[in-house]
Amino acid sequence: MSETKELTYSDVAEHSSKKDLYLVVHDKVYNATEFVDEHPGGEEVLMDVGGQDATEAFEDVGHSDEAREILDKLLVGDLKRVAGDPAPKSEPPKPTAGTTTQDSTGFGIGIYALVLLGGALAFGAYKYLQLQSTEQK
Ligand code: HEM
Repeated sequence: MSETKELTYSDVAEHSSKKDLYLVVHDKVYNATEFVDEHPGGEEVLMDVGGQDATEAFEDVGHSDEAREILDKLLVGDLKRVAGDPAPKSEPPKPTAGTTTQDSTGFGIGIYALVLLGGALAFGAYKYLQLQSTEQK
């Protein structure tokens, strides 16, 4: 008689080498050790998720029913989540920084240039008027 084994995430994490490879798919634990060399998608991708939650990676590929049957045969037990474990199949956190970068110095330099230009114009106008008035004499 086989009873359902319960493994925590840290139990699974201990099996992350090619010779001893567990992975989690939909909160169930699978022993992929025997299957690594046979995987049509290559051993590398399985090693990448060894000892971790592979749900997203597995589903992203759109594996066939045959792949799911193989998965069933590799079942070890259920994943028992405890506090502090990574969230199940979590979305990567969205970056919030970097979108509101504003160049505040650009505005400052603009004002500076405007004042200088205004000063230069005023000086030019002053000189022009001075010239006009000396010519009239
Ligand atoms: C123990 C878990 C897994 C099993 C039993 C499994 C099984 C299979 C099987 C039978 C195929 C052939 C196509 C199909 O029937 O869908 C396949 C293809 C593939 N698998 Fe997996 N797979 C597993 C995990 C993964 C993971 C975690 C990834 C990560 C990305 C992955 C990536 C791929 C890719 C990319 C292919 C396509 C290969 C190709 O068409 O050239 N597999 N897998």
